[in-house]
Parts: sequence; structure tokens; C-alpha cells
Amino acid sequence: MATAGTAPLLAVDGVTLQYRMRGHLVTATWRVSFQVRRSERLVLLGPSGCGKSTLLKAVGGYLKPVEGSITLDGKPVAGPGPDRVLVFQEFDQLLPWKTVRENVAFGLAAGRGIGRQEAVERAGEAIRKVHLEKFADAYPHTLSGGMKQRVAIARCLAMKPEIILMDEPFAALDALTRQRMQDELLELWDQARFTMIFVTHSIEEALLLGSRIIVLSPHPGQVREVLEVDPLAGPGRLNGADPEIGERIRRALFRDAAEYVI
Ligand SMILES: Nc1ncnc2c1ncn2[C@@H]1O[C@H](COP(=O)(O)OP(=O)(O)OP(=O)(O)O)[C@@H](O)[C@H]1O
Repeated sequence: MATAGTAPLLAVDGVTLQYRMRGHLVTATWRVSFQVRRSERLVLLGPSGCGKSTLLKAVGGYLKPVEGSITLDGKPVAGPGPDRVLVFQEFDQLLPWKTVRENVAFGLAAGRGIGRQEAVERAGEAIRKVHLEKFADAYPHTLSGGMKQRVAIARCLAMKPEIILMDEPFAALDALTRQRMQDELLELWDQARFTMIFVTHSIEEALLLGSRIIVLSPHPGQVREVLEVDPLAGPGRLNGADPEIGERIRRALFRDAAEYVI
């Protein structure tokens, strides 16, 4: 996988995103700009409804900006592609009629020019990385929520995208499983140094997982603060994120006394 560098992999430049409703427009984000460098763990943090998921959808190519541009490796994002893979909060993102192995291999086989043998090998490797070897032939309904999320992450890793887009992937898990998944994600990152954007509205999760944190304002989302945590920090080092950064995040989030639930 790519090594850490300074040239931005992704550039989001002055992006305004809107939903056209019957009779009116909903502006989800307003002139948002940020860049993501290779191997960064960028966290988008902000209150409910500030447009975090909408931004991820736009980076994924599922929503076109009404203003501004999104480029990946210098090329405009014109639609969805295998170079950007999304992992969602929902447990139903797996195909229920396929086994764990088939679910992970499926994304590879679907129109990517990867042969069946290579797809199976890559799936096996990704399944090992998320410690699910024993469940490779199980069906999703037999797995816990945390295990299903591991499968979704394995599917994503197997595709080796340029950037992984995670939309609150652990929000529906119990506290202990969530903590374990966060640690495992950091371990995976330490092995592969992939680039990811991670959406959350938890300050603690942002501090734990982010090498850089972007705080968005309430609806419509605008960039309020950009905080460098430590671009090269690995697992173990992260728990000790500077308390000053947490304080700056809280100040940015509560600046205009917006309703905010941690
Ligand atoms: N499909 C849609 N149609 C119309 N409006 C939408 C749609 N999806 C989101 N919105 C609106 O866009 C704004 C941003 O929503 P979005 O889901 O991106 O926020 P969010 O920060 O991800 O929130 P949460 O943390 O609650 O998931 C909100 O006002 C929301 O109501």
C-alpha cells in the first residue's frame, strides 16, 4: 500500500452539497474544503445533521456538488468507483445469501478484472486480517454485529481502494465491542497504512482514531477547525492524544451553544 507523503490524495475544494426536495433545497454542507494525504486517518467530526454522511457520499461519487470540486489523485470524482469504498453503520450491508468468504470476494469479482483464484486468495487474506478465519463459511445472520462489521472491513481491505470511507461504522455496537473494533482498526492501519476518512460524532472516537480531525459546524456544515493529532502516530501512541486537542474540539463544537449530545 501507499506510504505516507505530503501530496494530497484527495482534495475537497469549496464543496456545497444540496438535496432537492419538493418545493425547496436542503443545503447539507456549505463551501467545505479539506485535503487528505496518503495514509492519513482523517476524522470528520460534527453534530448530527451537519452533513458528514453527505460529504462521504459526495467523495464516494454518489452526490454531485452544486459548487466546488472533489478530486482524487488530481482527477475529478465523476461517480462511484472501486478506488473509494464505503463502510456503513448498518449491519445489513452484507449479502445474506452469501458466506463471509463470498461476501468479501464478491466486491473483487464484480467487474474489476480480477480472476476468481486471485479474488479467493485476497478474500482469504483479508478475512485472516480481521480474525474471522473460523467463520469464513458462515452466513451473515449467524454473526454478531461486531463480526459483521469485521466482514465489511475485510471486504473493503480486499478491494485495496485508494481511500476507505467509514460512516460511523461502530456506532451501533455495544461499548466493549466498539472499543475492540477501534483497536483492531488501528492495528489494521498500522499493518497496511491505508488512507481513510472516518465519520463520527464522538469526540473520544475522533481523538482515538484520527491523525487529523476536521470539526464541522452545525447544519449546514462548514469547516470550523482542523486539528493535527499526529500523522505518524501508531496504535498505543494514540490513546495519549494531547488533552489540549480535546479541549479545542469541545470549544469549536460548543462555540455557538448549539445543541450537542456526546
Ligand atoms: N436523502 C436526503 N434528502 C434530503 N435531505 C437529506 C437527505 N440526507 C440528508 N439530508 C439532510 O442533509 C443534512 C445533512 O445530513 P447528513 O446525514 O449528511 O448529516 P450527518 O452529519 O451525517 O448526521 P448524523 O450524524 O445524524 O448521521 C440534514 O439536514 C439532513 O436532514
